[in-house]
Amino acid sequence: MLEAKGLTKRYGSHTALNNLNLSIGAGEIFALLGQNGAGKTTTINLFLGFIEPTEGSASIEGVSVAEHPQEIKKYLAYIPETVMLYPNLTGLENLEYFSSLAGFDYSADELRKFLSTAGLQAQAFDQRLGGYSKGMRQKVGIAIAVAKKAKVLLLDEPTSGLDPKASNEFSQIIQTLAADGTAILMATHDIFRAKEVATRIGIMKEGVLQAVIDADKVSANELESLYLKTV
Ligand SMILES: Nc1ncnc2c1ncn2[C@@H]1O[C@H](COP(=O)(O)OP(=O)(O)OP(=O)(O)O)[C@@H](O)[C@H]1O
Repeated sequence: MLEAKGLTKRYGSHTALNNLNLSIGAGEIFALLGQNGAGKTTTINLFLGFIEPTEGSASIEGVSVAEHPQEIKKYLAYIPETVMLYPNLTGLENLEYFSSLAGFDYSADELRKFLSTAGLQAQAFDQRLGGYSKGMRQKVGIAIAVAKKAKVLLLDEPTSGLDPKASNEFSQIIQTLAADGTAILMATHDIFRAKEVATRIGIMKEGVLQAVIDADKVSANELESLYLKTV
């Protein structure tokens, strides 16, 4: 579970995020929409502990991110727009390395199973990551999240630059993770995917969460007009 209470970030006189109150429970996928500069990445960075709040708090599984930055890493997996992994290691070796950093010692068979669960084709497991497409790198990122048994998954623009098939596969995989009890926060510009994959959708403008919508209560067209009216 992720929770923001009065979460605010200012840079000098500029307020990047203003009094965010939000709770995302196990099994929920919350998609955050908003124009460039709306405050989506700031929100994610506050949950990651990359930046400190000016006011308010971010917590993960009830643990304050600012007070216990190391402890929250146990619960958390993060997939940025460009997944940062080691290009000279294979997909399997990357997964082995990152899961061992998180304190897990899996057999090769178990590691292969995580990669399959994340949708990576078996023939890629032993190829160097440097030759992977963005979609394939993301699948390794997802396998790492699964191997870490992350309770919370943070995604920043996960479908940008993915082809429609990869984007569709990605949606299915994160829905499976949510069904297994992961709480997911995803910043995106992709209204269609947000409608398809999320349980709730937030629209942010100038650092303020302006609207929160249950995804099953709107069509993609209604969501788009609401978005355009709001931003
Ligand atoms: N280190 C910083 N110093 C000053 N201002 C910053 C800093 N980081 C972000 N901002 C400002 O905070 C605001 C919110 O930025 P943020 O990156 O959260 O937006 P975003 O919604 O993620 O946009 P995008 O869709 O372009 O990724 C912007 O006006 C940005 O210029």
